[in-house]
Amino acid sequence: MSALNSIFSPALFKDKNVLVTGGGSGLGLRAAREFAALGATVFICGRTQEKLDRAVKAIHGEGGRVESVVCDIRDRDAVVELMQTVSDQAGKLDILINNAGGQFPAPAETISAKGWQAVIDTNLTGTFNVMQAAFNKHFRKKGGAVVNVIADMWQGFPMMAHTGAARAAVDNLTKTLANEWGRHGVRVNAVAPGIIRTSGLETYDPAVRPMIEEAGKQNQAARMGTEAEVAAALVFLASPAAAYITGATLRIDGGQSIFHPLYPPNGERVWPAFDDENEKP
Ligand SMILES: CCC/C=C/C(=O)SCCNC(=O)CCNC(=O)[C@H](O)C(C)(C)COP(=O)([O-])OP(=O)([O-])OC[C@H]1O[C@@H](n2cnc3c(N)ncnc32)[C@H](O)[C@@H]1OP(=O)([O-])[O-]
Ligand SMILES: NC(=O)C1=CN([C@@H]2O[C@H](COP(=O)(O)OP(=O)(O)OC[C@H]3O[C@@H](n4cnc5c(N)ncnc54)[C@H](OP(=O)(O)O)[C@@H]3O)[C@@H](O)[C@H]2O)C=CC1
Repeated sequence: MSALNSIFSPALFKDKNVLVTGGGSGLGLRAAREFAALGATVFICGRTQEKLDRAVKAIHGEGGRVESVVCDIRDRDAVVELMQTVSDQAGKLDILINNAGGQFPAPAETISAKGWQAVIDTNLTGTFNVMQAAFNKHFRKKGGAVVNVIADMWQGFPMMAHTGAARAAVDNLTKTLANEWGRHGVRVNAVAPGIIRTSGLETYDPAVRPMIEEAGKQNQAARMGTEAEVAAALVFLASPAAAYITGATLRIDGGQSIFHPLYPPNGERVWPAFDDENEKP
């Protein structure tokens, strides 16, 4: 199980059960592969059976243990059933990666009521549904770790008003539940990816993709992030190495969210020019 060249110990999640929502594709699939490679039994869920089937095949092909469950996280009853399935098949849940989500780019004034609701229901209510059901069924008695996947919305989220609002809400929810559930041994953290090259980006209208490609370079690394870079952060926050971290949101964005006009990401400083020799300490 070294196909992923992980820096983590190969048995890090031995005897642990992990649920990755939206684990059938993109970041979720990469995280599911990573946890499986590190010894966990992984459950993945999503709305599309075929996507899940392909993911299961891939993880089995790498020697991992994985089960899939079709579930729309917006459906509270289905989410409660999902937790029951995990209980029936594995007895307990140790780690929840709340990754399922998405949106469509649109100027705020054009977002329909249905479109707004769909994005809020998915990214805010759906994420809450899964956390609440996981806590009530599994984490309340034995503790656990939750990592929510949000987004870089620290400077607002132009063209994504719905998801920006929902993700900011989940950032806050992360802190609230870290407080409420800490005494039950539950840690709740989040990661905020910048622009990551995933299959999810390919679902966007081809007309907006060049803008996303360009925006993806506007950070100190001058490139989009990778699925592996986000998965590594998810693994870290879920692991005992992060035992003293809760209520935190880790930004994985090459510095995109700390943009400063004096040092723009393209390297052309507004600050009076110093040559590199003079800048050396
Ligand atoms: C910068 C990049 C950073 C982030 C990157 C990523 O996250 S990559 C990850 C990216 N991965 C993903 O985002 C994947 C997951 N995303 C999704 O599944 C959908 O975007 C969803 C979240 C809206 C869920 O929708 P659903 O299952 O309920 O499906 P539905 O199709 O029935 O839509 C409901 C309503 O929404 C509206 N509407 C929808 N599309 C558009 C549009 N293009 N235009 C305008 N409006 C749109 C419309 O009103 C529609 O109702 P209508 O008028 O048709 O009766
Ligand atoms: N790629 C990027 O640049 C960034 C991504 N993100 C977020 O990271 C997460 C993963 O995205 P990414 O891998 O890029 O894209 P994907 O579209 O590949 O992943 C989204 C996953 O969520 C599942 N999903 C969507 N809605 C639901 C639902 N209602 N119930 C259950 N599952 C659902 C999808 O499966 P199915 O359609 O079968 O249900 C899919 O597997 C998302 O929350 C995304 O918004 C955040 C910041 C940047």
